[in-house]
Amino acid sequence: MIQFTNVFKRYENGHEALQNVNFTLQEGEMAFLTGHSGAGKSTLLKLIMRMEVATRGQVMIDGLHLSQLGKRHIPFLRRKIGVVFQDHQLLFDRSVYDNVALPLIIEGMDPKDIAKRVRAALDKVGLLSKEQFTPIMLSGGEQQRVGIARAVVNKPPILLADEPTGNLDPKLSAEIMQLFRQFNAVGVTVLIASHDLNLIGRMGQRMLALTEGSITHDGAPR
Ligand SMILES: Nc1ncnc2c1ncn2[C@@H]1O[C@H](COP(=O)(O)OP(=O)(O)OP(=O)(O)O)[C@@H](O)[C@H]1O
Repeated sequence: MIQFTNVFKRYENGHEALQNVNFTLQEGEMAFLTGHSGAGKSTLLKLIMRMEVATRGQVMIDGLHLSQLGKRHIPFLRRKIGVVFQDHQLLFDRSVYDNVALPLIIEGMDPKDIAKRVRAALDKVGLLSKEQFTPIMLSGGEQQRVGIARAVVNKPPILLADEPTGNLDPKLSAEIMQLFRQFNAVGVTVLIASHDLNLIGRMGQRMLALTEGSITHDGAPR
């Protein structure tokens, strides 16, 4: 589903953020991506979303060679990928419902289908009763759940998260991780960047570790 082959990424200022990265994440697999600050975690996620392009090597996502992907095909790739950010990037002047509906409105989906999809997504994250709240009325953990509902509302086969629990305490972090596990259990391929090694250890999933842009561990958590 996600395949990196000899991938290098050098930014325009000459900084080599990724060096010879090789790994494959099979369809339906779940893994964590860890490493020190500046190790290249966000860069790797950006290559998957085609927000950045590899300088050398090949990134393949669900059969698409990203280096050969024309600009007009990028939206097609992005629809396959749900993304959760640390700061969840919600619109604070809109309801929970509107925030989750946004990707479907952008896609031009029929409003009747939108309502069904939004409620199904909110139900999965346990927030159905709060659809008319604005994010400001929610706790940090609940806000992150809205971010997750928005990421999965169009049923992408891939879910990426960049430090999704960075602002949460250990108990809430564990709950959010259980949600990712539930999506993975129904077949979604999940890759989560995090530097919380305790949490990763408790999850017991495959761990990829980056050190200065190179993969230095791929396997059970250390
Ligand atoms: N657009 C850019 N131009 C130049 N250098 C960049 C750019 N984006 C990132 N970098 C550099 O590339 C390296 C990897 O950055 P990246 O954001 O991928 O690391 P990270 O592992 O996600 O770090 P953190 O945990 O702090 O978010 C860093 O040294 C960073 O300064």
